[in-house]
Amino acid sequence: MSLEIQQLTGGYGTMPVIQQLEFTVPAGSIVGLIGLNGAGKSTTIKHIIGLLTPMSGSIAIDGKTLASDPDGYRAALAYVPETPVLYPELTLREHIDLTIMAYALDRKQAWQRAEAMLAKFRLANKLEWFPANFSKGMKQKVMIVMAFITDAEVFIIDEPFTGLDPLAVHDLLDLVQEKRAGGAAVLMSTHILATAEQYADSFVLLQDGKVRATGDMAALQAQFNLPAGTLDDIYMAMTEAAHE
Ligand SMILES: Nc1ncnc2c1ncn2[C@@H]1O[C@H](COP(=O)(O)OP(=O)(O)OP(=O)(O)O)[C@@H](O)[C@H]1O
Repeated sequence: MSLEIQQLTGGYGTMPVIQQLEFTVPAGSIVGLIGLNGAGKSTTIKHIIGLLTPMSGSIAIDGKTLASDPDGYRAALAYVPETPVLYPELTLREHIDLTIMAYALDRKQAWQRAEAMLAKFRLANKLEWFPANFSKGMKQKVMIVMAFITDAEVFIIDEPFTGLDPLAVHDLLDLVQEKRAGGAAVLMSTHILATAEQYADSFVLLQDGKVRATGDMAALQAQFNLPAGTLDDIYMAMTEAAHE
């Protein structure tokens, strides 16, 4: 399944923060949503997950929108937020059970997946712990496990590279690549350009709430006339061009 954003304009009040965004996250690919602080990455994601309603334009997963098929849309989508959100009164085990219920997953299969990931993230012996006892990185890992045990076809991962240690980033990227190999569409927002360049198949470059460029490295290098340019070089060139 692919995620398709068409002519999306939206924001918080009446003033649009993102304008006329247009991009696709194809099945079986990782797309990096790239932008500096305030570019509109989180606002875009809030629209995709349904926390904000578009002022105009559409967001669809294989033709399903939140308005036309809310259950189908939500079941197809898994989200890892930048800031972990856990229930203080539920243990780690209960969080996983809650995800299994919410996504109507096969319990045995989901727990098998969860146990493998919990072992990877060194959380396997903390199933009875409450969120208050977890570090921020541990909370983020719990959110990752909850997202990755689902059968979602579209994964939205907001700024995955800042709160996690290098080993955990590596483990997360392994999980993302497994999902891509299984045909999932993955949108990862970040301002850590070197890591994005290494792992994403293509990029959406956001600036001031607008898509300034899209494509894989070769397309972006050609567009900005930087044949050996890194994503960092390209982003800088784009920023300078916008201020000329
Ligand atoms: N709750 C809000 N109410 C009003 N404006 C907001 C709100 N959250 C963000 N904005 C504004 O929307 C714009 C885009 O912010 P957004 O959080 O989407 O950027 P971002 O690319 O995710 O940045 P960062 O990398 O810092 O997380 C900014 O100008 C910001 O001030």
